[in-house]
Amino acid sequence: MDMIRFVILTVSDSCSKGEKDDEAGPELMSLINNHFGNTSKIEHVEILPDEKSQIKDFLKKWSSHNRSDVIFTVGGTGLSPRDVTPEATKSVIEREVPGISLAILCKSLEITDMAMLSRSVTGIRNNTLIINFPGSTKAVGECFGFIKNVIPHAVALLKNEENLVSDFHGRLQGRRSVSPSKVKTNLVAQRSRVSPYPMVEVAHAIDLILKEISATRETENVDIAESLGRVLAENVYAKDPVPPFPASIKDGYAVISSDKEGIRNVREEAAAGDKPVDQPLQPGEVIRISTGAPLPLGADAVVQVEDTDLIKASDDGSIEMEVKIKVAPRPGQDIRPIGSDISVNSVIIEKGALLTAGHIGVLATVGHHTVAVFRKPCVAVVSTGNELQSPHEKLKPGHIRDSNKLTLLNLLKQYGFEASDAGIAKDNPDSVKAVLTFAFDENDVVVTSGGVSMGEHDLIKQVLVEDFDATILFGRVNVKPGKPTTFATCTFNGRRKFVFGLPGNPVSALVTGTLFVLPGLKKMENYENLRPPVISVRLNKKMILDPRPEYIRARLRKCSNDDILEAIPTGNQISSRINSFVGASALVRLPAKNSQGFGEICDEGTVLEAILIQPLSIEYV
Ligand SMILES: Nc1nc2c(c(=O)[nH]1)N[C@H]1C(S)=C(S)[C@@H](COP(=O)(O)OP(=O)(O)OC[C@H]3O[C@@H](n4cnc5c(N)ncnc54)[C@H](O)[C@@H]3O)O[C@H]1N2
Ligand code: MOO
Ligand SMILES: [Mg+2]
Repeated sequence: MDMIRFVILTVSDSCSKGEKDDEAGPELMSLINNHFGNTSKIEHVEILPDEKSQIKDFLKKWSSHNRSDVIFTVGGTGLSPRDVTPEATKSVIEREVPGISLAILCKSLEITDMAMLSRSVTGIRNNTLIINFPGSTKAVGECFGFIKNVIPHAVALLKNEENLVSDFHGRLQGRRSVSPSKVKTNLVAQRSRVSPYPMVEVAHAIDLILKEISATRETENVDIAESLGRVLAENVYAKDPVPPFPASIKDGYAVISSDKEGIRNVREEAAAGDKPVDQPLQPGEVIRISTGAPLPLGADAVVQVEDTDLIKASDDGSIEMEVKIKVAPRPGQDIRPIGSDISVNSVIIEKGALLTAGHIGVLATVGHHTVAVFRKPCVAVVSTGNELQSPHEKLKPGHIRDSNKLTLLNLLKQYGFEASDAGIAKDNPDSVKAVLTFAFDENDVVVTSGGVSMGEHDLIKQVLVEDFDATILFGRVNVKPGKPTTFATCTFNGRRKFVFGLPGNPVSALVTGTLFVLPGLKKMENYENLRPPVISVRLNKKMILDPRPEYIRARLRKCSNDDILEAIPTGNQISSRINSFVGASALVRLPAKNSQGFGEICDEGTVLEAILIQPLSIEYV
């Protein structure tokens, strides 16, 4: 039996601030060590406050990329308003395992009625089991005792790939197991020797995607703190004016402008955050004021400290008594009137905005704690191929590491989309069908890589058509890399699903993910700008043209004597060489060989279109 890797997260405001020692976490650690001995490893322990987003991020991190087998959370399961561990857990798990929480509850109730007040959840994310324990040291000991015997078996089932895609999921959640595929693979000699799919141009392929995918109408309310990168689903109005009171723009003195220049008594101080002074300012008086502080009643201008002299102070220097206003102030000088930044009830952000840090600042300023945004598409990423292994495993002969899954998951993440890892399908129709079935169960979009070209083991299209009655909208694109890129749609359990079948070559997967998947997901989420940012670049090296238009990876450089950025290809551009992306900021589009105005080569200095993939990385020379 493999080593079981545990992670322990103590959730407690007071322990995280160091006001209290964490006893339950270390207790659980020693229980694990005593019970599992050297068949276990504590990968990581951490203490976090009762903050949903922090707990969520932690659970996501430790259940990604095969980092751990079991995560125990300790604490935050009760009824107090700060107890959010179950909510954080529910928001990350892909499947619940209610039996474990139920067992904990039933057995705990035999000890104390108080067990009713723990809302513990258990579930699975990727291949990791996440179990909530209550926070008391005693409860942790009891709960561990109730479930310790099922852990090795649960972990073994989660780790076994074959079970993962067929049997185990079905049994664990009472779902059907997937019936065999209709695709027959034994007649290799009778396979089609030319692709039946017409070759479509890139622009046409994108049009087909955008026509087929409709923008969601489903919305949800999210806390503004979690709204970065979301598309606003309603116009947002200002509830309050900004500033909500006339505010000083400078550090200086609030004055009556008609007093003009001269010597004044300094009455008191008005600092930012102070209650507005209630006694109106009288002629001959000034009030010391700081930037952002409310203007005292009676004052109608602010004079910055630089335009004053100190005339008289208390002996110890702690009180200013008289100052000289050196320059006569204008009425309204250095004051932001009420609503001068944002007037009340005005539309401050329009529906359709893609929320940025600036937008979120605006929402916070006018007092919106939540906003309605469009639902994000649920996306699953699947790899295919018997040769693939997790990058975390030791490489077996004839195998390679599955790089596409992480590449594509992170491409989507980089553009703000949430995607889940739906596993690796073997090159047989039953496995492809099972993996797609589970991916369709919980997702709107499935992005696969591999298995779309002409080989007898390339089964994606056939399984989609024969087992899911899918329509292939295109199955070949006139682009290098990415020729066999496939886009299909089907109905699964009454809902429309979309499949991007990307080619298996690592560069092809990433280029076509950028060209085709991103616009589709943007459309679904109601983005206004669906296409990637395109700029003009000057090729700095002669390139041999391919019969297909080609997207090459290039670094970008700004030369002081040229307005156009220079594009430097990142070495060999073969579609297996994913390192051509290292340092690349753009995909430069080379025209097809012998296309209008071109022969077999593209000369150095030619100005071409490029898609920005890393807008912030440009060299300056
Ligand atoms: N007779 C023809 N053969 C090929 C054609 C063709 O038109 N006629 N097209 C070529 C082109 S272009 C491409 S691109 C590839 C695409 O192949 P598939 O999408 O079927 O992908 P696979 O055959 O499964 O794998 C190709 C290549 O990529 C490696 N791979 C696959 N998945 C991963 C992964 N997750 N991580 C890393 N590497 C992966 C795989 O091992 C193969 O080396 O087909 C050409 N053939
Ligand atoms: O079109 Mo393939 O994607 O050349 O490598
Ligand atoms: Mg293939």
